Amino acid sequence: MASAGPINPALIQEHVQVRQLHFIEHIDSELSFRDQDKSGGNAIVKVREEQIIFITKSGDGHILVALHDDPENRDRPFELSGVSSPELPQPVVDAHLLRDLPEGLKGSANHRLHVIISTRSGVGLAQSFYDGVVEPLLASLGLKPRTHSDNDLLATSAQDDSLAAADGCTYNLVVTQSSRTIKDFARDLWRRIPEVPAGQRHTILLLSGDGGVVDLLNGSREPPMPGTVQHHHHHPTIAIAPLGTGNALFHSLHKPHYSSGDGSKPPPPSHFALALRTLLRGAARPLPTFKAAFSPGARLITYAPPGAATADGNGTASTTTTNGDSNASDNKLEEHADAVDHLYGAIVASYGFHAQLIWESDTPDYRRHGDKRFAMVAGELLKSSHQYRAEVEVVLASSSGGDGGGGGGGKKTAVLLDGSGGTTTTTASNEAAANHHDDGDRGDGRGRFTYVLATMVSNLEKTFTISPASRPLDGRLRLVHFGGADGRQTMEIMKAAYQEGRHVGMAWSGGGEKRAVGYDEVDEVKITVGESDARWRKVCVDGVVVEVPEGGWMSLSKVARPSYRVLVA
Ligand SMILES: Nc1ncnc2c1ncn2[C@@H]1O[C@H](COP(=O)(O)OP(=O)(O)OP(=O)(O)O)[C@@H](O)[C@H]1O
Repeated sequence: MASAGPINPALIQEHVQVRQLHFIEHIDSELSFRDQDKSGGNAIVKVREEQIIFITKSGDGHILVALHDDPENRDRPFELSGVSSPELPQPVVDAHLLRDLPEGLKGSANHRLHVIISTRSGVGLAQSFYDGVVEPLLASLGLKPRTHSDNDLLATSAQDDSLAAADGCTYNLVVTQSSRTIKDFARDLWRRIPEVPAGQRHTILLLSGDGGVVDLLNGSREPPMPGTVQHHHHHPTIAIAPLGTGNALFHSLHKPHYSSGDGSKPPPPSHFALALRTLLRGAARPLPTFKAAFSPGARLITYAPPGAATADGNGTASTTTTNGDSNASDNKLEEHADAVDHLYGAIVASYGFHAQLIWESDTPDYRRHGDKRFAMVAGELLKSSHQYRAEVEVVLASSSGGDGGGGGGGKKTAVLLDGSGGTTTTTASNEAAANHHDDGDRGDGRGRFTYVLATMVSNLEKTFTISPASRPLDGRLRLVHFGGADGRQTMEIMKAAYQEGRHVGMAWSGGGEKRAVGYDEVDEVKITVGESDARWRKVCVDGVVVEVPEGGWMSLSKVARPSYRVLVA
């Protein structure tokens, strides 16, 4: 396969609308240019620094490529444009100059790029983002799309290779056709990895929300043990373009770049611009991952048109169910329930209010409202303020003092939570909660919980900081938990989470008892559900909903060797 050279200004001119302008001034992060084409020279063009994706040398001057995004503008949500100028302020050039392409975008035989457009993510803007931004950007960097055949989602066949050689550098373009597409892609990828030449790398640019990442994780498998042949193969790298609703992983990974600090730095870029900057200049790091295991009888709940196959590789064939107070009747979608014994996640696993919100808001009618759907359903749920009957056992992180702090080693402590926000019974040491539970009947240990949520990230939405102590890629699992909160109190707690995570430690009195929002760093969690009504037996793993049987459980533990790496700024 031919290899792209350094960045070629002629290609940028060909694929991005580039205007020849003259730099005038740089004030408050705004660059002003004079449009030479206009007689009289009065036309002024402005580019804000936060819109800049990259700058490259062109002759004696530079070309600057910028992104204008306005997702509310349905006709033209994204636009890539360029400015060619003989002069640019040096600090701006220094901050954004791209001297060479990252390995993942060079299109070499040893490094394959896949671009996945998740057509149903968020409010459906992934295709527009590809058409208006990704396609011209990659073309301007010398990369052309090629589509795979139906039975070869990776486009790795010999025929594809010869086609690529004739055509120059290419990437594999995958457009989702169903909820299975990304999982199938991941499964093909992991199946192929032992066969491809050692050293071959894969980068996956994912135009989706968290669901696309979860699909990749669950079509993967844990990498083989050190010392085996496969160990020498590289872990695929995910680059995220946040086209979903919550985009928790993206926002958490990029949180340090959202603050412009004391005003001495330019305002932060939009998350779309940031995603492109990360694609061009980011570094690949292991993506911390957890495993959620479920008791026998657990079923993965999905909604699909009548007759659609939804069976997951883990499970049995789909069965339609009318169990529970479900939202299955919406828009002629049927609820499907596939047996599931485990899922991998990188973001969140929950039981109670959060899982309920995810499940009850995931209908086509609500999805249309983007992230407002959560507030709409929350209002209804808060009216009933159901308290979830469960036994929650955790193994505190060896370093944890109960505040999510870290550092140091030590003895593991297993504790039982009672819904007060504190930890109550010390049940074991140096022993996993998951194992400990099997020791006997602890039915009387059940508490009532409003909210039990374990997470590896700080934010579930850009401004919803559920775990303020979490730092990007710190690999720590933290648990937020409380019980006995009525609708008003739950609302207060959620509002405080939107204020940089001020909910942590909030205290109140409920039913004559002292209550607080508990926050602990944990190594393992086991939630045993004591509800009889199926409506209240939904757990959530990174947006995927699983119904556990009465008395069933979900247990969580960290994965020692994550399957994927992720690009971070
Ligand atoms: N054409 C399609 N038909 C059915 N399902 C699809 C299709 N395309 C994508 N999907 C699925 O839709 C889900 C979209 O989830 P995703 O997380 O990307 O968006 P979201 O739920 O809006 O955002 P977030 O999880 O960040 O809040 C993915 O699991 C994906 O597999």
